[in-house]
Amino acid sequence: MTADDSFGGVVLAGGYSTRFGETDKAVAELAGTPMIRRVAERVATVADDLVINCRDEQSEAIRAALSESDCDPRYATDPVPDRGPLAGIQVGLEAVDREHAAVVACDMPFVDPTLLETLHERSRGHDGTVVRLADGWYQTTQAVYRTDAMTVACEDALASEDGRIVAALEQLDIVEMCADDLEDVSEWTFESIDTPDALLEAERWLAETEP
Ligand SMILES: Nc1nc2c(ncn2[C@@H]2O[C@H](COP(=O)(O)OP(=O)(O)OP(=O)(O)O)[C@@H](O)[C@H]2O)c(=O)[nH]1
Repeated sequence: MTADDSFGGVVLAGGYSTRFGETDKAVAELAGTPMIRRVAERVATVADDLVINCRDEQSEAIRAALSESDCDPRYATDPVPDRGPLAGIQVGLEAVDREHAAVVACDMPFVDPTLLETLHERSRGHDGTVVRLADGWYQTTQAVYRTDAMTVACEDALASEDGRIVAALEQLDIVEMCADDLEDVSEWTFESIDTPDALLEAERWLAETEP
């Protein structure tokens, strides 16, 4: 593997989990394992430089949730909280020491590392690769971006008070992949666990699929 084959990873965890209730979903347990640990460990199987983006007040609980994990991430905390996922992507990517990085939300515990490798592969010579789902939605929080270009695009979008992630993407040379073209990728990869009901459904699914 050459240096160019490696890419970084950012786990986004700075949100307030309002739909989840009182608990921070990042550290909520899914079948006994904190969600952020599931995500971080999956990302770390393919990414070389792992960064957790969160708020200062979350970092103690997140460090505890990852304490028994093999992955040893760095932390990039939001200087200003509650500026949305776009700001989290900017802060996380700024800390990554690789040309490209996978960005994954902490509430996507089934993220498929094979997909991240494919997205990185497609991103060579481009500013990133994003999957477009059948309903037209861009899966921007499970995507690969060129770190410097996306950081600048995030800053520009935030400066113009357009906090949409797609506002940043519009400035960039992004490869679009169609969800139908994804081969050998887990159908649960994009499942995001935003509510307690979604957590229960995911636990049921795990119980059915894991021996
Ligand atoms: N750094 C940072 N990350 C955020 C922010 N808002 C959302 N995120 C992250 O972006 C991803 C998608 O967030 P959402 O699920 O849409 O929002 P959330 O705030 O986590 O949850 P809800 O309050 O229930 O909408 C998650 O990984 C969040 O941690 C923010 O203001 N700052």
